[in-house]
Amino acid sequence: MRGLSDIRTVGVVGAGTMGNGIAQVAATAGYDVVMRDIERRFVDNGLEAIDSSLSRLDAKDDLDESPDAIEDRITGTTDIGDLADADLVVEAALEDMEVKQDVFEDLEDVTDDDVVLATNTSTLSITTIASAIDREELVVGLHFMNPVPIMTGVEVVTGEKTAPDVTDLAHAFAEDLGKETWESDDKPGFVTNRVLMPWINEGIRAYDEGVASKEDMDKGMKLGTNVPMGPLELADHIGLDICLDASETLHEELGDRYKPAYLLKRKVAAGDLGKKTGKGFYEYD
Ligand SMILES: NC(=O)c1ccc[n+]([C@@H]2O[C@H](COP(=O)([O-])OP(=O)(O)OC[C@H]3O[C@@H](n4cnc5c(N)ncnc54)[C@H](O)[C@@H]3O)[C@@H](O)[C@H]2O)c1
Repeated sequence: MRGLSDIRTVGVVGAGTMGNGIAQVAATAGYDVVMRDIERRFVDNGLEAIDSSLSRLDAKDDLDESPDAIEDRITGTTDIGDLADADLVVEAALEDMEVKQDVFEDLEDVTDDDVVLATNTSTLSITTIASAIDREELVVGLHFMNPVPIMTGVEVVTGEKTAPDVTDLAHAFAEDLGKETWESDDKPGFVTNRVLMPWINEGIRAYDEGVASKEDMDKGMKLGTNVPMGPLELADHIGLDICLDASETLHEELGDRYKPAYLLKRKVAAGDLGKKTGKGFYEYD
């Protein structure tokens, strides 16, 4: 297996909210990054998001290098074959088992046999993702939090077959990106989403049932429980489709107490996915 000191190039699959954030923090830490998405426009959106995030950090004097120097280490591509030189890959494509298993099959083909393949899945089983390939012991969950450049925590998730030194590498790599880690067994939702998703869904249901306006739902939870965002604004921030996918997985695995809120399903059906589409529970520029 390739250890931390062997890692020069990090592959990132998916250039969306999480993928571009992971690419940014890896490049900021000095790694060369190849970020792959399925269409050029998604790659370009990801590169633009990195550019504006780095400019904001630079304006606050939070970078050791210029944004240009960091961005020079990032290559965007639509060709999975460009991940051939990756020493570690983090997958951050859609929260869909079939998509992830297809991606892992491709990654097994294009990368060297000793390369660790990590997934940023929020709720899907690491063990089931890994079962699609032969390199099961080199698959691990590396669950970054959103927004990746700002949030300091990363959840390391161990699958049934994950080798102990792969788990150790996942912790060490995240720490090298300036993050703090904790570990979860491969159980639905891990530590964070198992507790967060029912909280978000209950906030949506309470709003839908007229308990309070959306502003007061969020204000009540922020001021009343000392969290930085209320459930509706946090759901917009995460992406309502991502919340629904996560809730459906938890519902399927853990039963009715995890049932997704009706209004969450309706908003996703309407294409109002939160911040990333400009509209969710709130509107964004
Ligand atoms: N949004 C969050 O707050 C959050 C937090 C932690 C983990 N996650 C997880 O991270 C993953 C990505 O979530 P996101 O919010 O970035 O989603 P997103 O919708 O913003 O981005 C997903 C990207 O993956 C791309 N994609 C789809 N199939 C692909 C493939 N075969 N190869 C390469 N790219 C592909 C899509 O085109 C899209 O650009 C999901 O598994 C999600 O559960 C999300």
